[in-house]
Amino acid sequence: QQHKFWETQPVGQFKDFGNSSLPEGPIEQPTPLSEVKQEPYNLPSLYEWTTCDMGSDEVCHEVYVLLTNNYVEDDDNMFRFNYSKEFLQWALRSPGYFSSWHVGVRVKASKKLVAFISGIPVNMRVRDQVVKMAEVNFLCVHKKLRSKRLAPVMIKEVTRRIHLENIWQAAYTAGVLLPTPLTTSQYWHRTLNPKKLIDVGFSKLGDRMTMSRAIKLYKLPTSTSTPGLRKMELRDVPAVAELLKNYLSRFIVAPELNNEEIEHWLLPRENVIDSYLVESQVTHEITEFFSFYTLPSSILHNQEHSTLKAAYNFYYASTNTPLHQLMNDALIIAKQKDFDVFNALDVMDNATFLKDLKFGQGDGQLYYYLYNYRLNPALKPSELGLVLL
Ligand SMILES: COc1cccc(CC(=N)NC(=O)c2cccnc2OC2CCNCC2)c1
Repeated sequence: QQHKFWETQPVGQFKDFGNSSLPEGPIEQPTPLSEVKQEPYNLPSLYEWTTCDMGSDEVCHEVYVLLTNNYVEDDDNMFRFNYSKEFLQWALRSPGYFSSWHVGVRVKASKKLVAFISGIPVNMRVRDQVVKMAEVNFLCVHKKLRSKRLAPVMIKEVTRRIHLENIWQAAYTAGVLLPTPLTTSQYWHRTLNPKKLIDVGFSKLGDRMTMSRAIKLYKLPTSTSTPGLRKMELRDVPAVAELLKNYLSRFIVAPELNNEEIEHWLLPRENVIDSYLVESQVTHEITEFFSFYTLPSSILHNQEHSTLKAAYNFYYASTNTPLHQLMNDALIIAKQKDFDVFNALDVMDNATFLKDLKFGQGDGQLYYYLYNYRLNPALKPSELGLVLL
């Protein structure tokens, strides 16, 4: 009964675990476009499909409200992701996006938006193959419609619309184990505001740790340490694109981002994405950069605080400065910007600095998945160069 849906999908199946005789690559071949189902899947009669135009402030607000009230919570149901409208427009309207991949479900009678799922196109390198994929994200069903088996039909419908654009693979993450992870990453948190994190129950004081000791332990310098560190600007796009391309080439799976995509994903946007780089003061060449995105969480049961201001490590590359020094500057900047916590997964080269920089391991895993692409064996997180929003 478990994974009833996923056993019908072209994904690595648990029964095939360890079967290294299965060929690496697409599990199913593409279907001729004329044979792709032309009409949407059936929904229960009270509901109808809608395409969400994220360029419309009104529709974007409806998606924002649905996610704010019904999207992912932590395991103890104390926090819920609270993506902002500006963040959702940034996340969903990336270069080459398809509005048809922004799929919603409305109640026919009231037109209320009660479910959502999205995809954006990405060129993903898997070993030496570059594969056009969709990154699927923001699957959300209203709390009142859970266990009506809506999620499988949402996934089938966005898959159908992705197939219509002649794309046959996808990448996605989940906090739950499904058939079959590309990699299993651990999440880590670096405390920036110990008092607030303890007050809201995000962190606990260890038995030998007083509040004043915690404040001292996590204290950071008020200014950064790397000479030549500055905010990224439009003129830096080609250099950052080259830096990231070279850095990501060391991972087995990583996106290939052209200049237009680098501009979209890394140019700073207030309360959405922050990017900094190091320009050598002698040669003026750009030798490293880092970035983090802004994803607040609603605090569900606390009188004093309603929002947790969290920064999430995004893409980076270093050639000259030690990574722990670069990332310590990222922490200092996040603290200057009044973030309460800095989150990271143990993907890319993050494991080399997490402990040094006083990150604590979170109590959960984030599983990465590929749709219709087999990779034997699963990757170590340090072999993955992919960060999803
Ligand atoms: C603190 O507020 C939370 C609100 C909801 C869920 C979680 C736990 C959690 N599931 N965290 C992560 O998935 C996570 C932890 C560290 C870094 N990135 C992460 O997820 C990113 C990437 C996947 N999509 C969500 C954001 C925490």
